[in-house]
Amino acid sequence: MNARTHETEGGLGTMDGSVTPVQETGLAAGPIVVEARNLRKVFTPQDGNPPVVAVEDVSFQIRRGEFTVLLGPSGCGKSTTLYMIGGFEKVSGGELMLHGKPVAGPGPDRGIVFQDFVLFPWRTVLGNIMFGLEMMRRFDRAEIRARAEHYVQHLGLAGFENAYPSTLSGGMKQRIAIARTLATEPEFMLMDEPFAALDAQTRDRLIADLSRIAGEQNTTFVFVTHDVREAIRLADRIIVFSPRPSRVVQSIPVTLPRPRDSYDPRLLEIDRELRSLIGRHASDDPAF
Ligand SMILES: Nc1ncnc2c1ncn2[C@@H]1O[C@H](COP(=O)(O)OP(=O)(O)OP(=O)(O)O)[C@@H](O)[C@H]1O
Repeated sequence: MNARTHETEGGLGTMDGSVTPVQETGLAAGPIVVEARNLRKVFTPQDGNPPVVAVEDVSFQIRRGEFTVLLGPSGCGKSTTLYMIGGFEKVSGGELMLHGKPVAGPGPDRGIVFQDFVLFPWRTVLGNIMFGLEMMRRFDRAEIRARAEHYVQHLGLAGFENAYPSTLSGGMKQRIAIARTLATEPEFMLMDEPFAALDAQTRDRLIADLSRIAGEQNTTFVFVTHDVREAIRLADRIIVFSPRPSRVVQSIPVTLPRPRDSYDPRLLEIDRELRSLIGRHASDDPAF
């Protein structure tokens, strides 16, 4: 057991659950910008089927500029939690605060990227990235183009500006979707399993690029995944959800320097500890 620390709901502790006075180090100590307290979400189907408790009792904090990963097995309510932060789903119980105020609905401060890249097939790569900026109605044509071109470079899309999405791979399409959202420079980037549908190599490259980008931006990232290795490569903090009924098992800082190599022994050690922690909150999901 190493001396790395994490926060539990009740305070700091080691991964075996014992309490330690050791303080966290190496994390961006920004103010708390999102706070969930006993958050709950119940879906009530219109067809008379019984209600679904998607989120049971979830509490966590997210700090400005941190890359936070919501990690948990399939169906534990990670996406629902992300959508509540985005203001796309209403909260059924508890509290969800953004800058100390209850989330009231969606806003331009929160950009979202889904697993299925929703691109406009009739627009080029540059046209797709310009779209979000056009919707903002804040910039003139020249500025929109300049900003979009910057994010073309930033996401490794140079040379493909005039290509149409249908001619590109899944990885390239997801790069466009990320560039389009980042170009509007939201305070929060909400990402719902954006790499889940990609092959291993493409995913690996996108994780590396996103990790680099996150290090360069002042954006607060909230990223949903059920992939332990992906979580460790990206996160400043991992919020581990239990299987349903969902709770936060632990909130764990990851202080490894970036870029992070999947085969770094320190990363493998965290991977081993995380899987052991998750194992204690048994799940039947083989991917988890
Ligand atoms: N609109 C909805 N109506 C009814 N039930 C829903 C709705 N959205 C989600 N659920 C249910 O809520 C639970 C949590 O779903 P959610 O998608 O948030 O989980 P998740 O942890 O993101 O899992 P996954 O990785 O499989 O998407 C699941 O049982 C799901 O079927």
